[in-house]
Amino acid sequence: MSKIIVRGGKRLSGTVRVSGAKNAVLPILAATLLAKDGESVIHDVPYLDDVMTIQHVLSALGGKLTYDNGTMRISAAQLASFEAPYEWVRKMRASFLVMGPLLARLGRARISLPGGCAIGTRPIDQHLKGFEAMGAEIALGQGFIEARTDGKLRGAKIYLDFASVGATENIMMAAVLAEGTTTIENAAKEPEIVDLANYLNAMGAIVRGAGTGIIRIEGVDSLSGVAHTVIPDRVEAGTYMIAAAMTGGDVHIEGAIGDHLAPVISKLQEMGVAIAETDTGIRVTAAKKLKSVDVKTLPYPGFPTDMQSQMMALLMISEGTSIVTETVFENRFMHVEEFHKMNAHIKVDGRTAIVSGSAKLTGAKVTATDLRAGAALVCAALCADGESEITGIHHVDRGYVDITGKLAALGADILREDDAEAVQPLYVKVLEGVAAALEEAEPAIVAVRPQEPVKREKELPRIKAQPTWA
Ligand SMILES: CC(=O)N[C@H]1[C@@H](OP(=O)(O)OP(=O)(O)OC[C@H]2O[C@@H](n3ccc(=O)[nH]c3=O)[C@H](O)[C@@H]2O)O[C@H](CO)[C@@H](O)[C@@H]1O
Ligand SMILES: C=C(OP(=O)(O)O)C(=O)O
Repeated sequence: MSKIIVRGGKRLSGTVRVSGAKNAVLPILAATLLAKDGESVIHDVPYLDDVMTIQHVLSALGGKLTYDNGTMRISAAQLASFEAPYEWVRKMRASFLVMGPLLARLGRARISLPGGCAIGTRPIDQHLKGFEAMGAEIALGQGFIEARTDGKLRGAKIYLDFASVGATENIMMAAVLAEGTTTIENAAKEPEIVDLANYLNAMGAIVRGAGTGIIRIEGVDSLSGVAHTVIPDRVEAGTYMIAAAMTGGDVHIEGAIGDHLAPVISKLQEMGVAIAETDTGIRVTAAKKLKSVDVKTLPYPGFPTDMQSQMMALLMISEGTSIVTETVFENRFMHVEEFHKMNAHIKVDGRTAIVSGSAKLTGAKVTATDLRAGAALVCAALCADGESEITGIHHVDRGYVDITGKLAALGADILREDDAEAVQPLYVKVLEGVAAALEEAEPAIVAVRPQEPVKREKELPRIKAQPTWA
């Protein structure tokens, strides 16, 4: 079983570079299916398990892909199938994001039902409501959802009951090739929605209002592949901000965008963490004693649910009592049980957790129950007394590029142990990819694990006089 081993107590300092955003790259890669001609060249594609999964989905649909040193090239001129295979969709919910592009391109899509994952039931009714409003017929059966249209989708006015990120993205991607205008009301406003809209517009789409609650899309006849660089991962950046704060550290997070992190920055500042914008990122400097604050997760620009567990880790060691309210997912407190093993004091009542601060954390054997829970356990272990062993790190691999290498470069006493079972399939996958590429003499999936430059600077960059978000 793979695990991360942390010996707590080391103060973090230096520079860490943020990778491309998982939640931006997944819809963008799905959107490459919309290009009838030309090659899509996507830069800053993070080497993550979720990216490998979507790569397999695109390939099964007929996309030709290569991935080298953070750049993925995709040609989707000839789509071979409208069915996203169960074996990949079951691994990752975001695979469902190919439904919009397939409907738009082929008028038909068949995708296995993305299972509810541990953080909540996560229905897809809002995606389907949007497709139906655009004239698609939806059928469910044998674990699959099938959507089809005779001819083109038609533009429609769609009101989302909840500002769902995935539904906004899927409907946007379906609407770009529809006949007429689509309006999405109560649309999600996340930075990843804006990144997707920018990519679609560069392909030739007409998407207006992304980043606000109303998005208007004028359908066009066809779209072409273009080059695009994915935005930096705000959740990864936020996680390193918390890690720095937990160790009383001084860390420059290169590539982090202050605007995207405004709610996290504001809460950390309330707690007493010094945060400043630099020319290339955000610098976080933390004193030993921090004050507790209350946190409520909300859709953007509210406090992100994807940062709730990491924030809770910091609140456990801050002075005072905090109330953490999770409003986005109904079951996103599973990390609490694991935190208890590290001597934290937290009471959960429904969607609220009461965190008693000033805990003296102790190292323990704990399990990551989901992606961000895993990152939060790593953060807690960094300041715990003694050694922690974190298992279940396949969750962490979905969303963090080389978390152990990046934290070690900042001075953490951390290492990863992969057992033969976990490592071997990776080599086998790469070798199979190379063999397939040679055999077909066409680009197949060739994954090369890129080395992210992990910088350790003696001198931290100078701080600008005024943070831009002030
Ligand atoms: C790949 C990706 O970008 N994942 C992010 C995306 O997930 P995802 O797109 O799945 O999240 P949504 O915004 O859709 O979900 C938010 C809430 O809406 C509910 N809902 C959603 C769709 C629907 O049709 N019906 C419905 O009831 C969900 O159950 C959940 O309670 O946004 C979440 C909320 O910021 C983040 O935590 C995830 O990291
Ligand atoms: C919940 C997350 O991702 P996903 O929607 O892919 O499960 C996350 O990134 O924290």
